[in-house]
Amino acid sequence: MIVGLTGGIATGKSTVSNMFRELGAYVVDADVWARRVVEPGSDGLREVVEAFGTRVLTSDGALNRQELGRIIFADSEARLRLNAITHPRIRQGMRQETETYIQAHPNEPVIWDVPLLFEGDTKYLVDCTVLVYTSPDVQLGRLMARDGLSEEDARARMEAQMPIEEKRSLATYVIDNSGDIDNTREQVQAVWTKIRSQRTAGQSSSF
Ligand SMILES: CC(C)(COP(=O)(O)OP(=O)(O)OC[C@H]1O[C@@H](n2cnc3c(N)ncnc32)[C@H](O)[C@@H]1O)[C@@H](O)C(=O)NCCC(=O)NCCS
Ligand SMILES: Nc1ncnc2c1ncn2[C@@H]1O[C@H](COP(=O)(O)OP(=O)(O)OP(=O)(O)O)[C@@H](O)[C@H]1O
Repeated sequence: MIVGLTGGIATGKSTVSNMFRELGAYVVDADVWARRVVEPGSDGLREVVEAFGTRVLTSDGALNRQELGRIIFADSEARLRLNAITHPRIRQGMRQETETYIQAHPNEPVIWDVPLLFEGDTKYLVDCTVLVYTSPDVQLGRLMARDGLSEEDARARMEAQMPIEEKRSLATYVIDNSGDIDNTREQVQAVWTKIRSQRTAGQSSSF
């Protein structure tokens, strides 16, 4: 069984995915694969440089993430170009990692932590979805505080994604992370219990 875990930028997906890990869940992290597929020497990085030029490289030949972020969060066409290069590679990496895990643990659920789950095709590969929700105001405040962004830049990043309220209407389970961490941990525990009971009820995986 594959569980898609998603949220909006800075709603607390990493915080919640660490809580699932603490409960023993195996988490396949799209952000980790997003970094792997553009490592120095990779085809992914070569294609990114072909598309955006050497301005997106640091002096030692790695991806300049800050510069690429500046470009793609201000320009939806550039964002689509980057997604077309990275997303198929990220998905491929996640599938490989999942296959390896499932071979050794055929009866365990796997959590796919994917920021853009509802925006892209990955939603078709999961059996149910968990959304980490905060109100847009809390989201904006946490994003500005965590990344040191101006309100304008933070809003541009939020607007590069499906609105959180729309994601909320699509999710199987919602974890409201607007309150304190202990409150969120209790919700994570409750969702994990439900997921595991579904698994024992024999739901099959579409992976
Ligand atoms: C643009 C990049 C270089 C900026 O790197 P940076 O280290 O500043 O941010 P990081 O990767 O930690 O992403 C932070 C958050 O931004 C949001 N985000 C990232 N990429 C995108 C995108 N293409 N569209 C919308 N939101 C995005 C996600 O919520 C993500 O969790 C990087 O995000 C990237 O390579 N993005 C393309 C791959 C991708 O889509 N990753 C996210 C989903 S798999
Ligand atoms: N319940 C909470 N109360 C207060 N602050 C929180 C809470 N949950 C998360 N945060 C803080 O909010 C910020 C965003 O959380 P986190 O990094 O987990 O979000 P994310 O959804 O993984 O972000 P991204 O989409 O950018 O990867 C962090 O600074 C985190 O410490």
